Amino acid sequence: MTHADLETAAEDAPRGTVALSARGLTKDFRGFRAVKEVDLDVAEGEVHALVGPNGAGKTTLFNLLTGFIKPTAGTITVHGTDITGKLPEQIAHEGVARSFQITSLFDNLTPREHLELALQGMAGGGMRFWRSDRTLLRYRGRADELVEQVGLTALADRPAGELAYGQKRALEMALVLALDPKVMLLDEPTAGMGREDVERTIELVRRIAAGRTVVFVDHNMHVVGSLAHHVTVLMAGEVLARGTYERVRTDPRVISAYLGEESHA
Ligand SMILES: Nc1ncnc2c1ncn2[C@@H]1O[C@H](COP(=O)(O)OP(=O)(O)OP(=O)(O)O)[C@@H](O)[C@H]1O
Repeated sequence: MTHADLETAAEDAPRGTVALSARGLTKDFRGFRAVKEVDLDVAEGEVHALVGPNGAGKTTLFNLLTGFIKPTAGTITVHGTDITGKLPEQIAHEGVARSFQITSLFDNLTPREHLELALQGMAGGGMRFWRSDRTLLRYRGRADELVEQVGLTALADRPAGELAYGQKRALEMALVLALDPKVMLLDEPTAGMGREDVERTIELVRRIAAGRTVVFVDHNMHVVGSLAHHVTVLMAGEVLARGTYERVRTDPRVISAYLGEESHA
């Protein structure tokens, strides 16, 4: 390695305390290796994108990091605590929360009600729908703050079923924020969105990323370039490249992986 290589490698490396780390992370599905010895380091306060062609292993990696599936091999740590093999709720207790690609809202409940119930659930009350309005009022202030944070104040009392797609995704983001996570994992936050909603979501993620560590998966390279400090590119379950967006965007291996995908499309 030349001196120049070393300098650019240092530029690409995450700085500061490591918030989320994986070593040799591997997942086999009945003999098929979907994730192969992945090493990942996400620094505290960093916005980190996971990208890669379809089937690269991004969702599987997300599921491993949040305990939804157990690794075949390897370790995961959050702020130095080993969380390998722990259950999703135990990992959430370590300050890691995730959003899902598929919306999971209740059509009849309003954004405010969703948040009040989520906040009550966190406070140990469980998601009890028969709780009195008075009990839920305790959470109203915080619920309203979260509704405002994601730009839904004007729709706070509208049934979620009546919200537009982008607004539903914003509400889901608020539900993740309600957990006040140190590390936030967002699975395709702009999937299926039109241009305006994509721009709104970029702004939203920027705002909520302040003081947090964010890892997100997205196919939209404009979103990745706008938000990510560092990018990890996966290909067939392995890390193909990592570094700043500018670095990986011009990496010949990354270009050919994406061109390969296009020629199969
Ligand atoms: N439960 C499972 N059983 C068997 N194979 C699986 C399972 N989950 C994922 N796979 C396989 O693992 C590979 C990686 O899938 P994964 O969904 O993680 O990719 P991805 O990068 O998220 O793709 P996409 O961008 O299309 O969402 C794929 O070949 C997929 O078919």
